[in-house]
Amino acid sequence: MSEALRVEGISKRFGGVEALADVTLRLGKGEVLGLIGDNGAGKSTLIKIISGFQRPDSGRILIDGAEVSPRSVDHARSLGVDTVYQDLALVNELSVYHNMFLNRELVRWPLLSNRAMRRRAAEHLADMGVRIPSVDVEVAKLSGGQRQAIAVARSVYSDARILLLDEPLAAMGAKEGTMILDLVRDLKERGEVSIIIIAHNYAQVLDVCDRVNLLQHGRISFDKPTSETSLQELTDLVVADYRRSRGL
Ligand SMILES: Nc1ncnc2c1ncn2[C@@H]1O[C@H](COP(=O)(O)OP(=O)(O)OP(=O)(O)O)[C@@H](O)[C@H]1O
Repeated sequence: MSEALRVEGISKRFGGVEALADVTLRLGKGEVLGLIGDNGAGKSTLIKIISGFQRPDSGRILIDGAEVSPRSVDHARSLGVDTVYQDLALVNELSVYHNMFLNRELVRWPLLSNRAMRRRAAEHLADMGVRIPSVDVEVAKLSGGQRQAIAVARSVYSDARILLLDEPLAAMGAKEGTMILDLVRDLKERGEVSIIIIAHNYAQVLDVCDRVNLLQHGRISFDKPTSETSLQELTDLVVADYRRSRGL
């Protein structure tokens, strides 16, 4: 499988804390990669570096085989990398369709009227199977799962080729979580986007991801196709590490 993204030998320190130590990770085209690990393992730091929010101390990032140095979130976005964080960066007081174009309309759609934005937003959400009452509704009135789905849909709409989802399923009910997982499955089937998902629910990771990487203390310690591992193996690895690091 050709590579959409490769990070090579990425290291990052925060004072005395070694958040990432020589991390190498690859993401195939159209692949969904689950990134798991204990609290503080370095998952968010890695995502922030790929998304241009933080700079690594050393290492390289390659997109489609070409080296890039994301300087900012906007720069990373222009390289086709978009990130959906837990806090989503949606504006609750605005309608769904306004949010769909937020921070993006000036770049891609300089001449779109409100009516055209509404229509395109509605078409795109329907096309992606995102079910909401109407694109005119304020985002504040939607459920957490619906908001998450809109944030993902917005990223895909903005031409993202690499999508980074930082704990998209955290604090979500079963129904809402299913909606996001369905959306990811749908994207996978289309094969247009490559996705990294940070998740704490290993059953969901095994369900939706092609491959899983485990980050432990700033290092990738495990990399397997999900078809070759199991809930038991992943749980055992994390529990063993927890015990080791606490001298149990
Ligand atoms: N801006 C920062 N300043 C100082 N230390 C930081 C900063 N960001 C992260 N760290 C530290 O780097 C390490 C990795 O943090 P990171 O947030 O990447 O972990 P994580 O795996 O995402 O954890 P969680 O699952 O709890 O979100 C932690 O020890 C954290 O305290």
